[in-house]
Amino acid sequence: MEAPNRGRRTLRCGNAVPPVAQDGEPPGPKARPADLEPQQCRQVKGCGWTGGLDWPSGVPVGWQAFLGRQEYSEQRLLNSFGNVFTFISRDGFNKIQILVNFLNGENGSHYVTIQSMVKYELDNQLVDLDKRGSHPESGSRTLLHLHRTLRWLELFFERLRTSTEDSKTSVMCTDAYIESLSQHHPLGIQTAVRNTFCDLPGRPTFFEVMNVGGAEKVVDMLGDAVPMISKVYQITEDLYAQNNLLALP
Ligand SMILES: CCCCCCCCCCCCC/C=C/[C@@H](O)[C@H](COP(=O)(O)O)NC(=O)CCCCCCCCCCCCCCC
Repeated sequence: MEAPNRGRRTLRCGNAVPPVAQDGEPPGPKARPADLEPQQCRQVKGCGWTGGLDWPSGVPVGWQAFLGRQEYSEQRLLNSFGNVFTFISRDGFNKIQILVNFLNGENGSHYVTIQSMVKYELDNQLVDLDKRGSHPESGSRTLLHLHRTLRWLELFFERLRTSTEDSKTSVMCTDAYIESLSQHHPLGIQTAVRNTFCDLPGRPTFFEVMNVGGAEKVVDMLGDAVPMISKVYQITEDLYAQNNLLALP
């Protein structure tokens, strides 16, 4: 679908030279997917990321892998790009935490798959369907926001995978955002997010922070990741479409 604001690209950064990249090393501790505990790696591998359906045991952990686990003060991939990313990672963490809390709560057994979660919440009128009401943080709504972000990630990773040495991460990131998530954000958030992308380090530093290896290895990893992300995205998209949940308030 074409983004409604495609013509408005005034904040697009052609040249992302962030303060963090000046000495070739972003400040702060690095958060690396490679640093996951073995158990977390197994969870990520054995969960929705490979097309399975038991997302809560894996998807939140998968997101934590990108965000750098739960602790704000600990390593965080996003914050290794600079503190301006805190507002993004905090929202992501909050949403993951909502889902984890459901999973660990007294009705946790209903939250073991996305299908059972959606069914349980709909059957028990636990979702605000038309306007915000008494269930502003339902699991279904919370996952929808992460799901939309996953589409951004898929588009961004695909751009990164096919990028060249002189490609700008900020431009790739912004283009992916315009094509996906921005359509669901009010203008104020769009402006803040797009400004934040201007602070992303250049491609070499970005690859380094990913800690996968050289550029070839990064491209290989992205080649594996993108189809998995697409698959997970499609499973959720279909489920939400079947249940008319794609436009939850
Ligand atoms: C390359 C790293 C750049 C990170 C870019 C993240 C892109 C997503 C931008 C999200 C903007 C978040 C701003 C807040 C939005 C909220 O208004 C909005 C609605 O929330 P509410 O109605 O419940 O209050 N929330 C959302 O749309 C959900 C946002 C979820 C953010 C999760 C961020 C995860 C980022 C993962 C990065 C992985 C990078 C991997 C690189 C190797």
